[in-house]
Amino acid sequence: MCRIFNVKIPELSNPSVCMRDPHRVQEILQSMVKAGSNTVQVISDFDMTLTRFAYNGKRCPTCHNILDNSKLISNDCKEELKKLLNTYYPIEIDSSRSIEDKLPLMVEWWTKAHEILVQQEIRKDLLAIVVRESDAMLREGYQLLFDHLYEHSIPLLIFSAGIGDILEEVIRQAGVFHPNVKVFSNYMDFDETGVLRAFKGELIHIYNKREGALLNTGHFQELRTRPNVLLLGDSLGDLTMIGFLNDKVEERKQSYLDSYDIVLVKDETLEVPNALLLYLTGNK
Ligand SMILES: Nc1ccn([C@@H]2O[C@H](COP(=O)(O)O)[C@@H](O)[C@H]2O)c(=O)n1
Repeated sequence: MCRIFNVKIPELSNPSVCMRDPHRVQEILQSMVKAGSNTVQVISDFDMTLTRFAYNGKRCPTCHNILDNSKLISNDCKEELKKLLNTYYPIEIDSSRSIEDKLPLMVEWWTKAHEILVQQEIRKDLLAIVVRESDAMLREGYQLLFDHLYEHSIPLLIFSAGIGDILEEVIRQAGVFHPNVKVFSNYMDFDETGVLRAFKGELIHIYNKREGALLNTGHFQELRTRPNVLLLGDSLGDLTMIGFLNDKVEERKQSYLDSYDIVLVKDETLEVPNALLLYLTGNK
């Protein structure tokens, strides 16, 4: 095993850590340290990456699920949303189907779900309450991740195919929505009385985050001086640095190893990303 892992970042020897090419990971990390933490930015997915996949054997909710399961949704619509989840989530995580095959089905899922949510005339002022009453949980170690990035002026870009208004509320209630955090996601469009009427802009689903990034080129100009990206994701649409492999582990492990530099299998914590961050900022 590479020296850097044993001595500087012992967390990389955790049983949850899998790497196709540890030497390459070592080289990347060393070159990032050499370039300095002022060249680094973190880009992360949200649901099941910054939030937990499960707690005490029970699945934790995504941004969509927080709303789907809330008192803001009628029982009939809850049933419909559940049927959609049971139909499309198995497709999302099916490693035997190609991205090209899955993409139109994912668009169909998001579109149908958003149509149902809009029918519910959800009130903006109730979002904070449903987030507070939900089982949403950020991964263990989130405080260190968010605070350390803020203290070192490292930008954190969250790219999420979830719902931006809910996502922001989760991190606001956790006390970590610092000014260095920027969110790209699906945002709700409320009318002047604060009732949901539509979703704003282009739909963001799990396979078009790259296009979302390109649409925000203005913001990305600022980040051109930070070419070293620590990227955290949980799907093959979130490529390519550290991937959390949460579900259908054995079936999907090889494709994750082929695509991500580091794969964390059934690891509900941010221990490894935090260890890398401390190493990159010279705190280790
Ligand atoms: N109606 C829906 C649509 C999607 N999801 C899940 O949300 C996740 C997307 O959010 P990221 O922050 O991971 O980009 C995705 O993995 C879907 O499983 C949902 O729960 N309901």
